Amino acid sequence: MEEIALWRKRIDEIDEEILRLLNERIKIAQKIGEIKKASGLDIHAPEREREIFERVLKLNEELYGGEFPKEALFHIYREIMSACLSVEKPLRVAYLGPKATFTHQAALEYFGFSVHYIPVSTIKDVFNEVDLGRADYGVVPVENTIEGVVNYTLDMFLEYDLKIVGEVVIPIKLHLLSNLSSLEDVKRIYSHRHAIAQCRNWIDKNLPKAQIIETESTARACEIVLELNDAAAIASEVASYTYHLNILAQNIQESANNFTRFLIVGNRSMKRTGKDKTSLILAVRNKPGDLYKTLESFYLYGVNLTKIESRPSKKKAWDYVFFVDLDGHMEDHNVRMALDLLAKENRIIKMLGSYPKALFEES
Ligand SMILES: C=C(O[C@@H]1C=C(C(=O)O)C=C[C@H]1O)C(=O)O
Repeated sequence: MEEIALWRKRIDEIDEEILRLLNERIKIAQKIGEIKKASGLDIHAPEREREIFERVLKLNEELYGGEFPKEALFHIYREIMSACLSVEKPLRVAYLGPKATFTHQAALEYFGFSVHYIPVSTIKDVFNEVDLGRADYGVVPVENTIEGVVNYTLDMFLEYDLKIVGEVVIPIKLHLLSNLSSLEDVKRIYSHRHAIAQCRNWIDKNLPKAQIIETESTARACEIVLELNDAAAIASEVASYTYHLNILAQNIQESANNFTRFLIVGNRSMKRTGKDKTSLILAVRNKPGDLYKTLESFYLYGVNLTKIESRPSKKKAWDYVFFVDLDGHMEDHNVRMALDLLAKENRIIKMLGSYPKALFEES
């Protein structure tokens, strides 16, 4: 027992040291913030944050063999930087709500907790909040590995002149959440029908007698379950701490390949980081070989396309535009050359931006 007391004393000392360093760090961030303000620079610097994440995760591996878990380290640094940024400038971030959805989770992963969040009820409202300057950034889903593309999000880029400033890829993990502490007491399960469908096998195996009730969202299921003492909800991890519910069973979804990609939209351009992506909208005329000619520009300069998606232009019947994602930043030489050629031929409708690739691209 005495040995524990000694080690705990050592942990107390370490915590004092961590606290001292955190306070020193936030003061320096404040100074940097003042310099940025005075020189008219953007206060929020996601490219710098990316550099820090990569450096810290690498050092943790190289110096300490990854003793401290990578995911935990990511979250700790996410919060440290979120807090440091908040003393420089409080950010306002609109996202497709309600609270505790996967879009909320994506927003937290990108901005941390020290941000003013504005949950809104439609994707259009997210774009609107940013467009009107009521939010600095917006977070929207753009594609899921099982359900496909969120067309509505793509269409919003035709309507609004916002830029893509970042992306987040989140594994869709579903959990059984409840006030209860034991599975046997669960008589009813509430959730959105997609979530129920994805967990059907687990339910049949583990709670075959439970009554299943559909709700309009996984967040709503949590609200209902909060008031009950015989029920559980299927929802995200963020929902568990938003609603203070116990996780009775983890990762009960079927597919291990269920990921959703979210976009961070804003009004600014991002610097080159060396691991970037560029998105744009192209016009392809309705005549033989035109798509081929467009793609040839990328081929000529060795630009790798990661996605190409067609959408009705909404200007004329059967007239389409193409949403293209490519590897690289628009300031990279080969990307610049390909884009210049496309611009010369009048094929670019809109540049949506170059931005750092998702930190954990798990698709
Ligand atoms: C301190 C800065 O401001 C913000 C906070 C950061 C941090 O806590 O390290 C990093 C980037 C910025 O979003 C900076 O620009 O360096």
